[in-house]
Amino acid sequence: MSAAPTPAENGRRRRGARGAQSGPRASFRQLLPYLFEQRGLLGFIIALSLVSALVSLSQPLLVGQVIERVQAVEPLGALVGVLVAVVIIGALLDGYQHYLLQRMGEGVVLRSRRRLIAKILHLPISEFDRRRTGDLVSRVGSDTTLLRAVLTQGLVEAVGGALLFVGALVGMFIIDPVLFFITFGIIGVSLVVVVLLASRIRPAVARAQEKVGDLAASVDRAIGSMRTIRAAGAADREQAAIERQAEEAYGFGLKIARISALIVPISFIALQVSLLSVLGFGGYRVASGAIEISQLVTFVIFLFMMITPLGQAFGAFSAVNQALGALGRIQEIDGLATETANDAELAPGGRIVALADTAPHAAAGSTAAGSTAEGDTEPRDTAARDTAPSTATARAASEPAIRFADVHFTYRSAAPDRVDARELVRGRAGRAAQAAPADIVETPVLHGVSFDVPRGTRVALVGPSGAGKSTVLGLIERFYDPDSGAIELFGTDIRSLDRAELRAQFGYVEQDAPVLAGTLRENLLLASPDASDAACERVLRAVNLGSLLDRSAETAGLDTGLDAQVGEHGLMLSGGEKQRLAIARALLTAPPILLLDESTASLDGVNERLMREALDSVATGRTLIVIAHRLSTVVDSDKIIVVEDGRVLGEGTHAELVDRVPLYRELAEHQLLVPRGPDAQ
Ligand SMILES: Nc1ncnc2c1ncn2[C@@H]1O[C@H](COP(=O)(O)OP(=O)(O)OP(=O)(O)O)[C@@H](O)[C@H]1O
Repeated sequence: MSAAPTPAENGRRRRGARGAQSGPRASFRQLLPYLFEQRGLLGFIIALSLVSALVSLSQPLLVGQVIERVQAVEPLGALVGVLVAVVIIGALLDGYQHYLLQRMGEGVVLRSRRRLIAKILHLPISEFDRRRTGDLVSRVGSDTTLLRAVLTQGLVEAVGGALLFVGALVGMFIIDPVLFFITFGIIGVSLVVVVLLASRIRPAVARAQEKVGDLAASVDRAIGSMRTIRAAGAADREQAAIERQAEEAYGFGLKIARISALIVPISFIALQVSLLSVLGFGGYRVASGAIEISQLVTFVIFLFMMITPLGQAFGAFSAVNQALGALGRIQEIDGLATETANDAELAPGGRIVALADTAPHAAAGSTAAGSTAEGDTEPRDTAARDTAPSTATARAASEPAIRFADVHFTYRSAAPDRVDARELVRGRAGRAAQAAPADIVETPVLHGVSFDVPRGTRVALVGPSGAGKSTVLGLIERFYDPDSGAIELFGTDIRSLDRAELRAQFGYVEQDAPVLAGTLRENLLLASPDASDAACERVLRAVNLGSLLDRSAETAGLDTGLDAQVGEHGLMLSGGEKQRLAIARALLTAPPILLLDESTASLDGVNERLMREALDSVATGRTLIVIAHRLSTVVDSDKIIVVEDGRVLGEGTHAELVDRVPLYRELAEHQLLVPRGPDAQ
């Protein structure tokens, strides 16, 4: 074991200030892959909009010809029919293009949501320590929808619009260069103003979306702790804090609205002024004989035609700016590394080892698994069991199920999000998040932990709250990797194993035993979707939950048996029942090793007995590591490991530890398992 850290080392350390938070920004280039993902459809829409632009450009020319023939008192012939047909075809093309654009936009939203969800569900656990659920939810829900706008009112229309714009410009220039320069001068000035304004939208959108993320996180937090909040009489304070965040989002929304609102009148004024100028100067030019009346009419129609794509371009510019703000937030998550299946660089010799090659690891656990509660459910690693023993496996057979060798571990998490949550109730959420540097907080937790868990035994970890017991289980599951030292499974360093294969060896029951909203069956099938009803019922009875299956419709609600609902977060179950349901879920996979982080709560006398019986029934022939808060549930363990402040103080049986380890004796005395010593109060 290493030298003891100083008290300062033992506490949380801040490191690596990244400066004040600023919202993530994406560049235009990063938007292109989203467009090109549906390049076939994109190409078709662009081609369609080009055809539509050509059809539109032909309209003023046809109108000019109609006027000339009327002036010359010539028969119109089929010209009017052609003009009507062109107008109808143009309108139909526009409608179809609109539908395709919406479809493409929805496709982009779907793809980016899929990608985000896939990413979020595979992020390393440490990412969830520093991110808030609601914020992640809002990135999947609302940021992705902003991407759609960029396509529907944005980029693609702009391509067809550009042709229309250029075509109209050329037409106007050819008809009358003088009139053209007057018109274009006026429009050019307003164009510059609009571009300057629109560039201010992007940061405002990023901030607005951030605020919506904060808001979603706070609502999620409040709803998730509704009972505590009500019991604490804090509902009004939470409401006020959340309303403040809603108001901040509203503030940024208003800012965007103000900028967008300025763009509309500027465009309108540009149109009016240029139209009036064209009519004024154009009338003069017709009167002076410089141009014909039909040319002026054609010029005016081209002007209107040019204004439409110009309006689209303004819309596209602000839509693109909005989308880039949202895209920044999406890409922030997209850019995070996911948990890898394995880390060759971490494995000794850079080689990922198949567990089946190294150890008859399941021998102790899974052989017995068939004879225990799960009966007809087969362990996942049948192949491993069937492996013929080799020298390596013979050696591995003598290795313990789990070995910790001088393991040191530090949690590293980003500070501001946690600060944010605490500040929320004090009403300083926004300011705190802006002011606090995004430090990394380091919390050293394990300081040279070493112990063995022999296969087929029942081992308990005990110690005061915060000693690092749950962290030990988190490291075994490879939610985190140690700073130094090694953790071995059947003699193999777990870093050299495939993560999925490693985790398949364990049934893991968290301290807060999450129960998902839904039925008993849905909860059980989470890790073993193919398990039969008979297997589900067997594991439930093995953990003393037979009573849930036998409840009548009066107590269970409409559905009974495995179809009985458990309520949101298992609200319809007692704390002890939730914990045992989670154990049943873990058992269903027939894991050779069961990791059980016993709940600190819900262990009244009856539950404690039920839990002890459940443990006895599942322990047979399996390796069991139990974090125990009540010593009475683990006194008859093969081995008890006492942990304090991230160090192992001692290990042995209950009787040995009562004699040898003062902290253990103290815990046992407190829990009335041994008579209090003379100096005890
Ligand atoms: N994700 C995390 N990020 C940062 N620090 C953490 C994290 N999880 C736990 N800690 C800290 O690590 C220390 C050990 O926590 P751990 O949950 O392992 O203790 P424990 O012995 O299981 O406690 P308890 O008996 O109360 O469950 C505590 O100080 C805790 O605050």
